[in-house]
Amino acid sequence: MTSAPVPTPDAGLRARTRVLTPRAEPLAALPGPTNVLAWTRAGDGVVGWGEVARFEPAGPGRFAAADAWWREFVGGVEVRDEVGLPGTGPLAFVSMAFADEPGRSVVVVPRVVVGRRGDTTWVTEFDPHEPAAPVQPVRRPSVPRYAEGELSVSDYRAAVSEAVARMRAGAADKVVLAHDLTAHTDEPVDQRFLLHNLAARYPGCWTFAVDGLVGATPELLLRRGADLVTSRVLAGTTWPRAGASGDELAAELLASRKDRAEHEYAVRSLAEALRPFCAELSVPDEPHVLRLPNVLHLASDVSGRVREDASLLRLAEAVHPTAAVGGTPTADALRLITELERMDRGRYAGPVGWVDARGDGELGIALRCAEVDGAAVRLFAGCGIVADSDPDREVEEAAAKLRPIRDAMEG
Ligand SMILES: C=C(O[C@@H]1C=C(C(=O)O)C=C[C@H]1O)C(=O)O
Repeated sequence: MTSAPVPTPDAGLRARTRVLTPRAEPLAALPGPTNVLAWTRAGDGVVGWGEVARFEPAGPGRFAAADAWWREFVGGVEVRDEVGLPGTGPLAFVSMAFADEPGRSVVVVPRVVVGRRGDTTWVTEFDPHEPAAPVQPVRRPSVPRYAEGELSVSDYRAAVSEAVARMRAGAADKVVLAHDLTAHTDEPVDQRFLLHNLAARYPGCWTFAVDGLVGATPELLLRRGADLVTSRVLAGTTWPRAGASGDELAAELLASRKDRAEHEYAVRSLAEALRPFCAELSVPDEPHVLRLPNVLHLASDVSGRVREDASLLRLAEAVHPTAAVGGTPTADALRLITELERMDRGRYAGPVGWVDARGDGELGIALRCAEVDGAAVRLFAGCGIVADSDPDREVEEAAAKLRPIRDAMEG
């Protein structure tokens, strides 16, 4: 794997997309255990490896900086796209820090991308081609040893209690608080092992890996394709328990005033931030229930027609952080997060996904994920807190949200 500085346009970069036969599963094409790039759902999506260029913006201007850098980069690429589908041509994988400070965001342009959409599989390669890397077998990690993270479970419970007290006193309407957990294995984790397990168990989620952040998120922050923008907003959660059927849990969730309020804040924050960019915006009146193996969520699919010439990254700048991962009002909630969470979220709960040369692409919210750094792994989960939240239930909810990545590590 190589890492290169931004090439100047006259460096003569060329990228070619061509059809690959036979039809293949992108995740199976990943040749090595690290430097893995992926965004797939139910067998479709894109994976990448090798590195033509990378950019690491930080601070409140990180989205604008990433957007400008990427435009300049693709402006200097001679593109030959023989497929012409969303995701073909040169693309960059993106993973943005949750917070303005501290935080490191990453934009990576892979040398090779393999993608699939329905019956079409393609490869995009930059010149000069690397010799085809032999696919190394996927390695199962040793049984992980878990330890408390920067915010222990008991401190998380205390932070939730404090947030409830503050919100009863009017400090905010909703705040999303998260905590972390660490895991260690004997040898560096093969990120593909996590991806394969997540994709198999959560086919309705977007399975992703960008610069060591690996997960399967059920929440689509934004997809932009031509002038159409869509989003799947989630907030309001329950989880399976003995004696309750899926239908009963779903009915309870739809009837829960607390969960409906949490959900309403999240939908409103997304819609209000997106509306100035849209000629039309369609927001469902009622949420539906998204059922996953570990949790059930209230979900709303929002869609609109973009009026302005705003790229996916600029739209993401406008909507991040939604109340699904920040809170309401945003500024008050972010202050509470800094004060009560007392940990660096890194890229957890930030936008993650890919962008193409047209400024289109897909960005999810990086949830149900972990930062993999060799044999050290940091897992994250959070919950929306409102004035009538019960701290014990929020601790349980966070544990349910850690399940996907824990199970993926444990195989
Ligand atoms: C913050 C997380 O999830 C978010 C919070 C939810 C909630 O509080 O009900 C539901 C889905 C996500 O928007 C997480 O998984 O870490």
